[in-house]
Amino acid sequence: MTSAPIAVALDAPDLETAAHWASVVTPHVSTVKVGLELYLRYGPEVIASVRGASGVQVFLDLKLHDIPNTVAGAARAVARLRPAILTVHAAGGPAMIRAAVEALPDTRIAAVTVLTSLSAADLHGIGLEGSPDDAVRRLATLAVGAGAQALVCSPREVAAVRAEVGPDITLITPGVRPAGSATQDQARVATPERALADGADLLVIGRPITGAADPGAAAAGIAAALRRALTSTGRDA
Ligand SMILES: O=c1ccn([C@@H]2O[C@H](COP(=O)(O)O)[C@@H](O)[C@H]2O)c(=O)[nH]1
Repeated sequence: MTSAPIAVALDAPDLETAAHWASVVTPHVSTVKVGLELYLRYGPEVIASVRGASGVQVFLDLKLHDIPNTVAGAARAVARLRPAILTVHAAGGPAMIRAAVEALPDTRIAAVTVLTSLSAADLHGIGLEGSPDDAVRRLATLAVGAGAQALVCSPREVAAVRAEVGPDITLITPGVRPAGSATQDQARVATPERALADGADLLVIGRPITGAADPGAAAAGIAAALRRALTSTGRDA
């Protein structure tokens, strides 16, 4: 049985908890995601702890955003950790994205378009006119033109982004909530089944799994629902 295209966000307060979550979800999911909370607290050692013996794919979600030279240096600094995916902010511009891509040829550079926590009103508040959909598509096109092999967007925009960038770019969607789950600080959300049907390749799911009484069972349940959805649409399960 292949593991489900889910990256579990290991946003844990300590290394033991993160390693425990990783060990119980890795039988069911393809990827674990290390973000700022864990990486800034523990540094590079966190990667080996969550990768464990399973060799699960590690997604390093550092959302780099700086001048091109600094981002290239930061990307080179994590090369020895062999992340499968590293994030940068698309708003850093094409030269910055290209610098990351060239610095880390063996890692998929994923450009974050518009954070899934931002609503249309939030975008207006920071001076970005137009809908989130427009901003996401604009940044997606820019990032792919600069060499990004993957994009991060919400499941609400994933169909439009897929239509814009074609089949070869990996589309990653946080803001995924099983039906009936709390949205918490996420503004643009959809269910796992919807995200997949609309063209997402990898679903980022954190608290609906890690906040469950049994994170392993929660991951297994969402993975099984996704497999059913994939089978019913004739995609690989
Ligand atoms: O636009 C973005 C980019 C990254 N994230 C990250 O994904 C997870 C989501 O966790 P949940 O608990 O499922 O909300 C988290 O690590 C974020 O840093 C995002 O949410 N939105």
